Amino acid sequence: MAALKTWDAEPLVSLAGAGVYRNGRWLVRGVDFSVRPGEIVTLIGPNGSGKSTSAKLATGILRADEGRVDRKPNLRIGYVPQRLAVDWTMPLTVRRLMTLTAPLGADEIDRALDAVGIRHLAGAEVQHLSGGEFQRALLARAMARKPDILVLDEPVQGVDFSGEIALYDLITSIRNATGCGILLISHDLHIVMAETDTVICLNGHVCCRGTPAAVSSSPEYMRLFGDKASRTLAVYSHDHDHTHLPDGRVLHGDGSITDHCHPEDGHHHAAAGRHDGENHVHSHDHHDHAHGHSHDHGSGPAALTTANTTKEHHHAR
Ligand SMILES: Nc1ncnc2c1ncn2[C@@H]1O[C@H](COP(=O)(O)OP(=O)(O)OP(=O)(O)O)[C@@H](O)[C@H]1O
Repeated sequence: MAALKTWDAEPLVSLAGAGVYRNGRWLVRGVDFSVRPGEIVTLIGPNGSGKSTSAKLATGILRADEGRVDRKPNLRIGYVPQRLAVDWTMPLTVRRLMTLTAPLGADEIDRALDAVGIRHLAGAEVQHLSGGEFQRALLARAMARKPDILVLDEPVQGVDFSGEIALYDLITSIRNATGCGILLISHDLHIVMAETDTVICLNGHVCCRGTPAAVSSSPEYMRLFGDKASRTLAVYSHDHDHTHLPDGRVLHGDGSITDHCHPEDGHHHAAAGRHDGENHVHSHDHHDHAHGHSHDHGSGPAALTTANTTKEHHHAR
């Protein structure tokens, strides 16, 4: 895959020493990070550590009480929040959900739903969608704005493990096809996409940062999560170059969509990580053309290469 990171490009957004003060306390303080075009940055940290607050600083939903937040002029942001203020007792179709935040033409809606593989669900009621379909609808809505940066606050919530992998594949494909920057928040520390360029571990301040492999083996990360550390951060990696969309079509790594797999397509998924001390490998065929996908949880962070992490000196909360 061609390198998409444009390290020399100007950041789309950058936070420098940013802090938010509410009700007599600092929710976050001294937060530094930036997202460049094509870069995937993942925020992790315990509950209440300031991940959503930091993402809201980046998008401009919250203003910094100290420090700086700089955004590229006319930056277009696609935001998928952690929670939606939707009245779930009212019928709401996917098509209507798409237009709740911005006016979109019928063609734009179809194209956006098509790109995430749920065009066939345009008339379906949102209440009836599976967790993965719902997240795809939210992604489509955010992508319809043709954003420079996509901010995803826990994009895999309500999604099972194989759905999670499919969503991560889709996010990677979106990045590859559009070159947008991605700021991803992972609330459960369950899995960090291997495609993540930089993991920022928060605990009211930036605890440590680096590649997924580096953070998972850093002393600061271990200290923050204690003996759970080696069981919580699983780095998902794979050499799978295409994704099966819910409607049966195939989304390729270059962003193109076809009705069937190409003969030369790879067909292997692997997730490396440790979950609750278990070591197991399981495979499943869930396609009618007998694709074996295996998810390997066998190698924990200790098996990952150690790279440089940066320890952060910080303000106490
Ligand atoms: N508007 C607000 N006013 C006061 N406190 C707030 C506000 N928003 C968030 N907080 C508090 O700030 C802290 C950080 O919240 P935030 O939602 O950023 O955490 P998080 O890391 O995303 O947590 P989680 O993983 O539980 O979603 C929490 O203690 C939260 O209660």
